[in-house]
Amino acid sequence: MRYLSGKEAYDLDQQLFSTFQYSVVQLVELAGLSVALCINDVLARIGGDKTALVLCGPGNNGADGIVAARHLALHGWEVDLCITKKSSKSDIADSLIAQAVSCGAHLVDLDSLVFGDSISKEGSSLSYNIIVDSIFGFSFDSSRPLRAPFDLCLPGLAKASKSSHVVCVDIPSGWNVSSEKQDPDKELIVPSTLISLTTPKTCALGLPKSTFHYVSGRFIPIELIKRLEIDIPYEGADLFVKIQ
Ligand SMILES: NC(=O)C1=CN([C@@H]2O[C@H](COP(=O)(O)OP(=O)(O)OC[C@H]3O[C@@H](n4cnc5c(N)ncnc54)[C@H](O)[C@@H]3O)[C@@H](O)[C@H]2O)[C@@H](O)CC1
Repeated sequence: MRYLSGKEAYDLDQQLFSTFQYSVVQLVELAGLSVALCINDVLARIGGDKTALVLCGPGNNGADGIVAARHLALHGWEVDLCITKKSSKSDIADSLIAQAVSCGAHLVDLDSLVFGDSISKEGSSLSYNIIVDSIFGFSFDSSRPLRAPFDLCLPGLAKASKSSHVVCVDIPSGWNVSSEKQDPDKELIVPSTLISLTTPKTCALGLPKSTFHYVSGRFIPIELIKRLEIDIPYEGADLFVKIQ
């Protein structure tokens, strides 16, 4: 299995857009759908109810989460969708959010969430069976200081991840993407599940042994699969594979 650095993952992304002429909307749709399918597989393993909080960030990782929220809602989940911060550059987020809401996802404000051993909505004691971390992906720069709202919500999510099932999309938000070891002085998310998109990134080498690790995002052209030696052991027509 090939593990990519953040830079290699970014270059792969750019080639998909330029040489191979994929659009962002196509890729986030395929990525988000496969994330939702993985989460259904997680539920079959851990049990519990079909309740999820999907926390989304400003980039394409966040867009994957919005699409996943829509598909989960269509799969019968009670989904709360929280857009932690919208990018001023993003022209696709608004339509993806509208689609998710029209399919049954409920929008919640970050300010209305209470972070503790789990995450709940203000005034409610109900917690979520699954929390989806779709805040940052491979473009996260761990050398930059976190600003609001991430200075509060990432440590809050990290704390909750010790007792709640947190599913991270592509990268556990806040982790150094290109490093096998994370800074022990930082309070970081402990993923119960990681869904690596296209192929795992270097940071996935430092996952706890108990973490479920899926690979999904089955849209890499044959030429790139061969050149980058991205050999994912998918079976038949499956859109994801569990590798740990
Ligand atoms: N080629 C691929 O493999 C695909 C990648 N996709 C997704 O796209 C993601 C990458 O998306 P993007 O490149 O848009 O980037 P991200 O979604 O990882 O994050 C970009 C955003 O994070 C902010 N940011 C970075 N470091 C920060 C810090 N220290 N503090 C606060 N904000 C910070 C940036 O300003 C930017 O707004 C992947 O991880 C994956 O989830 C999928 O959408 C589809 C295809």
